[in-house]
Amino acid sequence: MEGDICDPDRAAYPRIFPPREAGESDHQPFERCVNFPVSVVLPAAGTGERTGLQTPKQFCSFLGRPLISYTIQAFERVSWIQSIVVVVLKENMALMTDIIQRFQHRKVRVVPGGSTRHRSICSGVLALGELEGEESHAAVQPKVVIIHDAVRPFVEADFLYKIAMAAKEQGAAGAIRPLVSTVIATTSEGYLDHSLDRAKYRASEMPQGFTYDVIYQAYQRCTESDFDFGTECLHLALQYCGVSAKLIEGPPTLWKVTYKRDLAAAESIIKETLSRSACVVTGASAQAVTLAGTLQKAARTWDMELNVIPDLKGDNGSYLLTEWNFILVSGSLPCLSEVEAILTDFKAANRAPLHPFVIVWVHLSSSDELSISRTMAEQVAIMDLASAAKLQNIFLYGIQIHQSKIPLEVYMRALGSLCGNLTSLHRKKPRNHSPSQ
Ligand SMILES: Nc1ccn([C@@H]2O[C@H](COP(=O)(O)OP(=O)(O)OP(=O)(O)O)[C@@H](O)[C@H]2O)c(=O)n1
Ligand SMILES: O=C(CO)[C@H](O)[C@H](O)COP(=O)(O)O
Repeated sequence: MEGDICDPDRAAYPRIFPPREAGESDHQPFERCVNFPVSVVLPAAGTGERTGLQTPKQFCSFLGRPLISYTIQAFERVSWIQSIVVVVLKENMALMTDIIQRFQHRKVRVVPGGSTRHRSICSGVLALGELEGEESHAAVQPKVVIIHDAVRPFVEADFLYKIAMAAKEQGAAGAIRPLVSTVIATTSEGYLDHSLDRAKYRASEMPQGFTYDVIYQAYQRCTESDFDFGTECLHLALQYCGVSAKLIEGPPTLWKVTYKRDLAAAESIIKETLSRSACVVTGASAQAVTLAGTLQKAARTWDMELNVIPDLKGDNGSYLLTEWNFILVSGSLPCLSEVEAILTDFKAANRAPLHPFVIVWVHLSSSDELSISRTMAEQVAIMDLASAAKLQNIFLYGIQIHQSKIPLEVYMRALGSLCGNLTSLHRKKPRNHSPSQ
């Protein structure tokens, strides 16, 4: 078995994981790793005719960020993926390069695509073969290539792991979903010819994985007609390399943005996801730890997941890659420096500003006079900090709680409504959109 848990034992992804095993802590993020080189090809050279929009769907923006960037990020977060090739139309090379710079994507390069999806994927696969000579310091020729449509932004690390492992073992692997409608064949006059037994058929989705040799050979051997009219890479592997792909049922979120309404559905999913979790940073204060623990229990009833950590150092820094909402709880001593430190950690994480981050600073203050005058000075300072943070797409809010006057349950209620309100910044009113599949 060449898959493994990443080192350090459980490092990176709090919400992208296989189900927790018995005895595993609620707050222990972990990621399964493969120990062979894996690269990704993202075909993004289509024109998106079916959306009816001028802009190809992969370049349509949600919350100021193009769809392709969300998809890249889903792969970039996976530590065991060594490189990503994005294939775009020649005329969009500059646009794509700009997106990569603007959203600070790493491990990515852009190559020109072709007139059909197969031609574009083939360009990406060939480009991976060239990596070795050109950028040997950065990547070696992959053992496994994962192919994923750029317009399927919701792929998770655990599913990629399954595809990569199955591709390595079998030569090819692909995602499938149950059919939602029966498939029928029509006569040329538009009458029913026959229908297929739905129980026997599946929809082929993405991602798909191949050993490099299989996908390379499949494209070397296939015909011009395959390049022009084919829609299925797994079929090429079977027909030209004799490799029968392992099929793995994937989650419904693998659906492909195809029509205009899918863009709206994708946007809703992104906003909904952002709203549902937050990371509570407690610092060293015992009061803060107690408050965070109580808050965490209460959050379950608000359908929100709260991870509680002491700081964002070391392994905890990985939360900066996965969370959008941070609640910084501090004790009764003035601690503006903690807020400054968290802002510095954000900068150091160099994370692409996908959406505004929300940081809520909760300060437990005592009600003596000295504390009150300090508090006023802090209010001015925090407003200055918040103005500066806003320029980096970070919304910083402060809340002070005079703890001697108010019982803990009241803090909880105040914090609960604050979290609810602030995280809704990511979320517009739910719309009635459903994906096209
Ligand atoms: N010549 C092409 C055609 C498609 N694709 C990519 O293949 C993926 C899936 O294809 P599809 O949904 O059909 O996208 P479009 O071809 O853009 O859409 P349409 O068929 O509506 O024009 C998309 O990421 C698309 O950009 C590609 O890289 N090169
Ligand atoms: O489902 C797929 C793999 O089998 C592909 O994503 C699909 O073929 C590409 O989209 P389209 O056929 O709409 O161009």
